Amino acid sequence: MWRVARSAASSLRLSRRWMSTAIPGPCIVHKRGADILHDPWFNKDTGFPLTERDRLGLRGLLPPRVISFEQQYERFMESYRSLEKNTQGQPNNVVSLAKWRILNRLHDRNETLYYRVLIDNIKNFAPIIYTPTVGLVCQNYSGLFRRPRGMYFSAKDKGEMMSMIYNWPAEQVDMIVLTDGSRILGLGDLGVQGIGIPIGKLDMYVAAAGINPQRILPVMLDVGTNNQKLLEDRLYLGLRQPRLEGEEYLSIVDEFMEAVHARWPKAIVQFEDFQMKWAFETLERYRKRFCMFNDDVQGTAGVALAGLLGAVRAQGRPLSDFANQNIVVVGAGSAGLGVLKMALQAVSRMSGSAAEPHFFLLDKDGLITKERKCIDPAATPFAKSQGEIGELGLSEGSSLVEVVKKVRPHVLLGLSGVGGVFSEEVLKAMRESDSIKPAIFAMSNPTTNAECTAIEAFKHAGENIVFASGSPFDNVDLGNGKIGHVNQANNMYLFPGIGLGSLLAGARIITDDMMQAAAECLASYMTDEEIQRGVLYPSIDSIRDITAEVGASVLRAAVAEEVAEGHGDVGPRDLSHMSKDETIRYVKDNMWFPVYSPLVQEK
Ligand SMILES: NC(=O)c1ccc[n+]([C@@H]2O[C@H](COP(=O)([O-])OP(=O)(O)OC[C@H]3O[C@@H](n4cnc5c(N)ncnc54)[C@H](O)[C@@H]3O)[C@@H](O)[C@H]2O)c1
Ligand SMILES: O=C(O)C[C@H](O)C(=O)O
Ligand SMILES: [Mg+2]
Repeated sequence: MWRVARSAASSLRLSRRWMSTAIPGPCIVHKRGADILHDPWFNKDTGFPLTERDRLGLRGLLPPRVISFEQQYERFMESYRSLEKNTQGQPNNVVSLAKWRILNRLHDRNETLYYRVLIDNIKNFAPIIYTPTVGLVCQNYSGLFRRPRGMYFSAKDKGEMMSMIYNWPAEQVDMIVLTDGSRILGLGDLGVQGIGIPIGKLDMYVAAAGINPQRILPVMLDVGTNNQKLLEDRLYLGLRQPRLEGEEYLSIVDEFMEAVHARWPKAIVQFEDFQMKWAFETLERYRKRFCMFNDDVQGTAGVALAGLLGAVRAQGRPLSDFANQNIVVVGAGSAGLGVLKMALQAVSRMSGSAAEPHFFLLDKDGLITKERKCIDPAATPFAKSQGEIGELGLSEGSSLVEVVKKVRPHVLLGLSGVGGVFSEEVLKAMRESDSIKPAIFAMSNPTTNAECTAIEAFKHAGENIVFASGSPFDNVDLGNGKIGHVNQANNMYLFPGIGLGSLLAGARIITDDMMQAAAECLASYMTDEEIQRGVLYPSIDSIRDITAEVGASVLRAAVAEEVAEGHGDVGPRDLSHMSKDETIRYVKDNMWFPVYSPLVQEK
């Protein structure tokens, strides 16, 4: 199960591998004339062939010359490059927002071209449409707002959601990303402005998993905000009231889930950036009734687990040695606890023995022990007893630096949301780690909230570390021609495959085994040679490859667990007869790729 081998699929430039040579099939459109030009799903701008202009009532509404898709693509990239040139030397935030604006304008106008430039340039554009710039966009959302995207359900819509869901123009929706804006990255409660996160996540679904953009739906559940600054901001676009709590809150989420299920019973709902109490509560409440998962709890756990196993291999040790690792986890929230829970499940699957890694869990009040008053039930299994830590000279609330000095961990993993928590002293203490290749994971987002920067990690903890961060950092020049490799430990490596695999399986629900299969797939994707170079995760350039493999693993796990009901014409029996390679092929063949399809009007 926990094999270490790269499958046949290797990373090539994306568009060439996924570009179908077949003539694209027709696309049905229920409108004509200017309405088509104003609809980004169908608009081709100057790319409409003359015959199509005649058929769709577009003649005269466009300049006469037809510009090819490739020319349009080049023209956009040229304007993007000029923007880069013209903004050189300006503050990072200004440049990033300018880049986001130019991409967003294209998104608003012509989705086919937008997704093509996104797929082909994913490494450059992911940091703009996704983490970290998406955080900045959320912070400034009310000021940046020009056009709505997705749907907004507010506390004022109680009782109306079942009919509101029919306001969405698409007949079919496959993938929904839902937030209530209560914990946006490490930026806290951003209320309605958090809608940027579902939009960015779904852009990754299209780019990485090839989910058809006409079948995605970003959703904001606006139940108020406790962010005083936003409540006082006259431009704030959300409900100006404190957040609903308790049963009132849950009744809104219940109503939304019922409405979605009534209209699109097979749609998958990804919960994203909910504050911890609601992240756990909603996951338990819905996971057996709907096809849903929580990305921060479950997707993050899989990515972190793959990284932890990579760190074992980087030391030249067998995976079974995972049980002997000392791992310090900083942050006992939805993400940190999700990681610990999945890591334990993985150990028992791998070895079947009772041995498990030694986890040391800290939150804002320091080391969590059984002495802690008011301990969160989810953290209880990881709280240390005095007997376990007394010998080390640690106790309830010990500081991070004390813990690192005494434990000499193999791995230091941050999911605290607090920038700079891995201080110089903490990082220097990692030099005394028991590992020959200590691993430092600064997974909090966005960049300013990372526990440390890549440069700080290599400078203070030494050149022999393996390093990963949630937001992208450049590789670090260590001098002497050596490079410190920076991995991006971000749940983007898993959630697109979890969604796609569940969709193509026609999964009734998403099980723990499906999540484990996703993590195992990512963990075994890298070769030993890569791991030895400190490369724990694939390059984002190959995100469609890894997503296809993750998707296939998830699908196969769904079949094995008998929760797969099939998708389209492919029933559960067909799925169960597919070999592993056939499943990967099937997943790849079902990935949408942006090309202009002939539009056929139906009244
Ligand atoms: N890289 C990824 O893929 C990924 C995935 C999910 C979450 N995250 C990031 O992880 C962070 C946390 O997310 P969450 O959902 O767990 O948040 P959360 O609010 O549920 O939990 C935060 C935890 O950090 C603790 N904490 C706060 N200050 C601390 C300090 N100074 N020292 C130690 N612990 C401290 C809190 O007590 C709490 O336990 C966010 O920044 C988020 O962006 C990253
Ligand atoms: O959004 C991300 O980049 C990862 C993660 O879901 C987070 O909340 O930080
Ligand atoms: Mg998130």
